Amino acid sequence: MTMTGSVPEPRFMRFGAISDADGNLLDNGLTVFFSGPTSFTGEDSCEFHLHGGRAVVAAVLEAVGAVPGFRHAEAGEFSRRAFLNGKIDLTGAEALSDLVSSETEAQRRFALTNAGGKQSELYAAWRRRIVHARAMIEAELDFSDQEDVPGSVSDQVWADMHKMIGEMETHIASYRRAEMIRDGFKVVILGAPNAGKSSLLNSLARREVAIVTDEAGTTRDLVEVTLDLDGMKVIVIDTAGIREAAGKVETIGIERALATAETADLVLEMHDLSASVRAELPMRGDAASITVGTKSDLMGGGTSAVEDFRISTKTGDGVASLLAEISRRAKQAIGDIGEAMPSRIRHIELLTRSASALRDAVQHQDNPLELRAEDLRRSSDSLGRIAGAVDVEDLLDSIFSTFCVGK
Ligand SMILES: Nc1nc2c(ncn2[C@@H]2O[C@H](COP(=O)(O)OP(=O)(O)OP(=O)(O)O)[C@@H](O)[C@H]2O)c(=O)[nH]1
Ligand SMILES: [K+]
Ligand SMILES: [Mg+2]
Repeated sequence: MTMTGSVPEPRFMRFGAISDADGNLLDNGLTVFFSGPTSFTGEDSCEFHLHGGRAVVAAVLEAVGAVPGFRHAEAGEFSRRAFLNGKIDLTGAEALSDLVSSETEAQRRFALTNAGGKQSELYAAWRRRIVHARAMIEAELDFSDQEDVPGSVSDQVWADMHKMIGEMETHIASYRRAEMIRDGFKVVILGAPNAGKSSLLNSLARREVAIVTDEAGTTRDLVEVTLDLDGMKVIVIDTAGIREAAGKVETIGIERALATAETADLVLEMHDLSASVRAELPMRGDAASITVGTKSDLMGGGTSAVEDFRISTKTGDGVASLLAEISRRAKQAIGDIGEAMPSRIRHIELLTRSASALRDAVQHQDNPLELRAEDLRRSSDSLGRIAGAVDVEDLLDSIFSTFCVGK
């Protein structure tokens, strides 16, 4: 600590000169020292709080770089060390990475739920139940030559494992909701040419993202906008107007429109209220949809009870209530953010493997108990791998390399 004269008292910020090895003053700043094992990584660590100028940071980095053994941290190295030193488990590390990259309120809350240990607590509780079940089954094995083993004990064990499979399936299915929080609730605007689709997209985005003209067939490609709607990431996609007779490029656009609508969380079916006939749309798939009557300003006082919503992007009429409905639907689809949900494909793979081994154990009633106990062991091992409690050495590089440097 020649740079600051001496090592400051742990966990107390100290103001003072920060110099290079030759005693040249680099900056006046704050230094804080964390001694292991009560630091984030579990090791001794030190932070400099400097004036943010690039030259200041560069000079201090150069001075630190001259210290033997010093090197830059790799991506995710602090989290990796924290994991290896038993300070956090893998799901906790992943959640921290998510927290750092969170952009919406929902993403922040979801990351914080998992960082707080909800996910690993759930898996630990499941593992305890399986371990208990195995212990009971193995006890039965040990005493199987005796007469007085209560059969009802093993019945209870298998009933509980059966129940757990259901809990796991529900949890695995909640990954869809985690994806929605991370990647966004997908809303697709669909309708006949000139229905006013691009006008709505621009109105929601509050800027001219898509070209609007009175020419039918203006939009050909998918035009995507990301909104932060009440703290949720919502992706709105404008599409080519659906019609039969169309040119080569437009036909491809229409094909894309219908395909993306199939994967939508919500489809907005747009109908021009000023048109003489209501165009029917060839909807495929079973995505949830609501119908929106457009150009209500051209309708006079007349009412059309057919559509769920009526809007005018010209006067702004009805746009806020449509937005409120989208928000309501997104919120409903995402559900309770405070609930533990899997956040990675890695979790899904291991959970699926665990549930499948558990199913083997429960369903193969004719198998010898030894085999069924072995299935239980496989099941709890897969769960253990999620938190990193069971050998994961080969996984670490791929997990931590996706983290940012400095985390
Ligand atoms: N009066 C009025 N005109 C509108 C409204 N919304 C859109 N228009 C007009 O309707 C025409 C078509 O609007 P667009 O937003 O380009 O329609 P679109 O559905 O994207 O059309 P395509 O991309 O060709 O399929 C334009 O001339 C718009 O100015 C509205 O609320 N009121
Ligand atoms: K148009
Ligand atoms: Mg358009």
